[in-house]
Amino acid sequence: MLILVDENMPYVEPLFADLGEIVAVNGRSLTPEQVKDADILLVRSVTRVDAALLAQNSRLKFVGSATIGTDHIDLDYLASRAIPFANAPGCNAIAVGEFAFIAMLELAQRFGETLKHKTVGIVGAGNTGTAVANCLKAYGVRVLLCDPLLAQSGDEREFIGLDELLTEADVISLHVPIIKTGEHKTHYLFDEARLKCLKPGAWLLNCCRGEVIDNRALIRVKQQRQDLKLVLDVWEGEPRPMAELVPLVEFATPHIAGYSLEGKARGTFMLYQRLCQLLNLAADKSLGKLLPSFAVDSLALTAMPDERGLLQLARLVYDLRDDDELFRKHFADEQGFDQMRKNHRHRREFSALTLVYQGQSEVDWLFKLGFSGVGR
Ligand SMILES: NC(=O)C1=CN([C@@H]2O[C@H](COP(=O)(O)OP(=O)(O)OC[C@H]3O[C@@H](n4cnc5c(N)ncnc54)[C@H](O)[C@@H]3O)[C@@H](O)[C@H]2O)C=CC1
Ligand SMILES: O=C(O)C(=O)[C@H](O)COP(=O)(O)O
Repeated sequence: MLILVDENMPYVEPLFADLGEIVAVNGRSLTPEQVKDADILLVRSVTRVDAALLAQNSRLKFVGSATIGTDHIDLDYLASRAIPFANAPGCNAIAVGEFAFIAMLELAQRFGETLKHKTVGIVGAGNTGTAVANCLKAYGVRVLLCDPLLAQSGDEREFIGLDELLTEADVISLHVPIIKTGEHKTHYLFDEARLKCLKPGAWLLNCCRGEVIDNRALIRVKQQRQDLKLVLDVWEGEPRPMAELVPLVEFATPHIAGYSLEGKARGTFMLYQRLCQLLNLAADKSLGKLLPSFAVDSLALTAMPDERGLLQLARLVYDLRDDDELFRKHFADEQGFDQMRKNHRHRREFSALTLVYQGQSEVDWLFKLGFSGVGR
């Protein structure tokens, strides 16, 4: 069995080697010719899987995408050919949640403000939006949620409309899938009119899909409004972000909000589980055994961290400034965006860091945030 897999998918060998021959390929430039003889195709978000790509293949038994988003997959086409498909919902939600939370802590530090005193509006309260909300609530930040679809579906959390959120929120974090048409369209959800409605001094973070914000309008609005602070992990027109936009952004990264080692491993593992199920095989490998231990064995807390201390703890796990610096150096290089993603040094999630503490209750919030803990 030939298993064609994106070269940027970790842990493929230990999980899939028993199932067939693995061939790693560049997902961005994959051709129909390369796919022709594949039995299994495992992709990431950069591969458009559609009739054009699969035209020469008549033996494909499974397509898997180790991602949350499915906008790169022609699901109707796969269904029309009865090719089973799986993605990995939620695999990197914690990574995105922690990324957005850390970015907010960084902005607060950079501008001498306090995150804890802000109101954060989350647009899209699914897996990733909820993960950000969980971090913020653990830290005691007021959170507002906007998700008309979940509101209609009976989700018991409190939701507000987007216009109200724009009036109330000091910080807005975007977590919707890209939807191009219909009542809940998210393509250019943040167009020029909406961007102009952001509160004075607002922070806007985009960790979902670049085209949720009209990037040209963002350039125009930001040029008029120095007060706005931007964090962009995703860009209209990836892998070529608009060069004029980058200097206007406080923290700029190459679509790596979901790139924790745990998140990427979960993505590959979920596809392994689904394929085993399809092939009627026992999924006998374990995810826990794949992950290395964290560079810091454990850290003893001697005092309750304030916001600055919390940022220091977070930076021990992931220093966002490093990726921002790399991005500014390399985003305009030929292949720069993709090379940064390919060579990304996968960060760990908060849970990789064990905090040693005395006195349970005062530091409970750190464990709710995701850090691991042991008593002393
Ligand atoms: N930057 C990165 O590395 C990553 C980006 N993503 C992107 O983030 C997106 C969201 O991921 P998840 O939270 O896991 O998906 P999800 O499907 O769990 O949640 C998305 C939520 O958005 C809501 N929604 C849809 N249209 C909306 C609208 N017009 N207004 C408000 N809410 C709306 C849905 O009801 C849903 O609850 C993915 O589709 C993917 O495109 C996901 C993972 C990593
Ligand atoms: O899961 C998603 O959806 C994402 O956006 C991924 O984190 C993107 O990563 P790649 O699949 O492009 O490596």
